[in-house]
Amino acid sequence: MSPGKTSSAVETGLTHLAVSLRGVTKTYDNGVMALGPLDLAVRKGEFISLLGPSGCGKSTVLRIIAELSAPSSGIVRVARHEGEVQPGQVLPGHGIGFVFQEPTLMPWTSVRENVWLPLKLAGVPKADARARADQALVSVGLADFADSFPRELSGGMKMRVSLARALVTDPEILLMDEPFAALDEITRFRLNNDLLALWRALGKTVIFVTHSVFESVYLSQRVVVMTARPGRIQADIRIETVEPRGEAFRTSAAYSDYCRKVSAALAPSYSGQSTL
Ligand SMILES: Nc1ncnc2c1ncn2[C@@H]1O[C@H](COP(=O)(O)OP(=O)(O)OP(=O)(O)O)[C@@H](O)[C@H]1O
Repeated sequence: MSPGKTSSAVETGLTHLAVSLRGVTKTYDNGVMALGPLDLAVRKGEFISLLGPSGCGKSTVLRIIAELSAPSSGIVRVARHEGEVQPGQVLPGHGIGFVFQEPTLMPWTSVRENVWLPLKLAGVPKADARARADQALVSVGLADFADSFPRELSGGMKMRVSLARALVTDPEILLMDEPFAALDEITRFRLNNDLLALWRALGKTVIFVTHSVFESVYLSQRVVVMTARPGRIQADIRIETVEPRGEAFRTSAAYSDYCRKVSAALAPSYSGQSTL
């Protein structure tokens, strides 16, 4: 396969991996070298966090995986469902769900309609789509708010809607770009726990971008620390603890040790700034 191209699991023979990036670089049209070369392999069902200083290319990595942006060089492999998808057919494992920092909901329509949108765009019949949208809302704890409008929801609830919308197509891979950064700490902690519960229940591969050492250690099986721009991998730290994680982990000595370790790995990427 030629460098800079993405391909399906069929061509690449990905088996245990959901995502493989090899020697990936990205230089934007304005000459900004955002990435690389960067190598990253993510196993199916794994939860990893990408952590690094502002502008180091974390969002660029997600956009390349989602095929929203092409790499300048290198090889990108993403496990997808093989074969052609027919209109109305949303295949399990085919797609990628993307959750951004802003919930970006349509203000003029209901929560249900917002979650429904990706299925509508895929041409899924109305009855099926409605049932799936409602199921996605159940999974994020918003069953009672299907008929509400976004303006009636708190920031945390809007983020739950955004998460439901990303999950409604049952994607194999969930890409999350600082989804909880704008939320207060208590809401953020609650959403962290709910996200972990969903991840355990649904078995998705999650690639989570955050600026928070604490959040990355709490959520992830692996914290991947990036250098300053152009982003490369500075450290890849496995977080091993008793599962399922909960508040006991957040207050444990092991958690503090991991936070210190990740923070130390991140320090060279910052010039004199605090990393916690
Ligand atoms: N479309 C674009 N055109 C030109 N430059 C871009 C574009 N998108 C991103 N960049 C630049 O590429 C670099 C990496 O951007 P990116 O958004 O991937 O970083 P990031 O690590 O996600 O940043 P942050 O943590 O602040 O969100 C930055 O210097 C940014 O200004």
